[in-house]
Amino acid sequence: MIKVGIVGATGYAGEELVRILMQHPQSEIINLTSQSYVGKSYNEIYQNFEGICNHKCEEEDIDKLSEEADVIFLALPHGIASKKVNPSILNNTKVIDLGADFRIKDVNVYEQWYNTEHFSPELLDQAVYGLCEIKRDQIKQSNLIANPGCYTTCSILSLYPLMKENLIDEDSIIVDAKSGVSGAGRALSLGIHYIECTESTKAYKIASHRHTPEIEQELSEAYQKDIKISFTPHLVPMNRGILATCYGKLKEQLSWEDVMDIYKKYYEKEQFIRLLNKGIYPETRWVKGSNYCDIGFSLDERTGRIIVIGAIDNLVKGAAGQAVQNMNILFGLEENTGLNQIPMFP
Ligand SMILES: NC(=O)C1=CN([C@@H]2O[C@H](COP(=O)(O)OP(=O)(O)OC[C@H]3O[C@@H](n4cnc5c(N)ncnc54)[C@H](OP(=O)(O)O)[C@@H]3O)[C@@H](O)[C@H]2O)C=CC1
Ligand SMILES: CC(=O)N[C@@H](CCC(=O)OP(=O)(O)O)C(=O)O
Repeated sequence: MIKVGIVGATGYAGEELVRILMQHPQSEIINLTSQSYVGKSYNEIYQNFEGICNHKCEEEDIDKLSEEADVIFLALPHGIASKKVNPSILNNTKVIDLGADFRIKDVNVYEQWYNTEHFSPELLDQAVYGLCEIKRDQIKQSNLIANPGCYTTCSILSLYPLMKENLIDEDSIIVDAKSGVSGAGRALSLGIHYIECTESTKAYKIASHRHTPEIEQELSEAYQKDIKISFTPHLVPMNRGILATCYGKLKEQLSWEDVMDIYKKYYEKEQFIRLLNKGIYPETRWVKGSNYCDIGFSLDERTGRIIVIGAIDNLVKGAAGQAVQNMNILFGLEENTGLNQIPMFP
């Protein structure tokens, strides 16, 4: 059994990790940490775990935990992991960070977009960006995984084949994305109070969202040239889900079937990516609770643009599910171990 510790287990991403790992046949949760709920049973915080998980939440001691756990998941607000992770922890165990601290390779870009100091820039080189379908060979070699963000997972997977094949004009990319409210986490904040966000949809952090440099970093690597994108996130009054609608101008005329062949080249064997048939487009409700990323596209002959749409569950493929997929890769398990949840509907 893989001994697992979860630091920040009481947030939404942490809860989803517990839900998935409790059903994972090869994992044993040995430690759940919290800041506000030390001493409380997990099922008292999240009653869905009544009779299933009564671990007591502990005060975090990551150095001690690293001596006992085979892998530690960090599900903390950004800016904390870079203070906690150090070479001695990484000598003892593997770390999968669900936050942003080790995703951006250029520390200046991180500090500028996150408006905070990075406390362990020397570890950035050894961290691997854990987008499983694209980086699995590097993930296998690493002991520090930067689990991608939710908007970014959906946007990068949707555009990656086109960028890799150099098919889009690099100045033309627009990602217009929507998120459910759980994307904002469990901590209280005015914008996510029921009355403030229900029955309304809004764009936010326009031309300034922190996932912009993360998407640019990974698409630039695929394209082998620095690109810039316009990225606009929206808050939608639903619990879970990301829908990313991505636009780009095609460099050459292609048929729908040509484009599908390109997507199949990269994703046909990927069990968590579902390429949808012509005329069928992703919806968040069809991936809810699962680790799937659904992708569909259309060609607009009038404008020469391709429009690719991706959908994921922000808490699963966008966070905990992908983190467990990374754990499976790190430990040489089948990638879908513990991750075969069928999307829940309604
Ligand atoms: N929500 C989502 O859809 C996604 C989230 N992520 C990332 O995952 C991470 C966690 O997000 P999420 O679960 O939504 O956030 P939450 O706010 O729901 O949870 C945060 C967790 O961190 C703990 N925590 C908060 N501050 C501190 C601190 N100063 N020291 C130690 N522990 C602390 C909280 O403990 P306590 O409850 O005891 O206060 C809680 O367990 C973030 O980096 C987020 O960006 C990534 C992709 C998607
Ligand atoms: C709806 C909502 O507020 N979403 C969050 C998503 C960020 C997130 O989850 O952070 P990661 O970088 O770790 O993915 C936001 O826009 O800040």
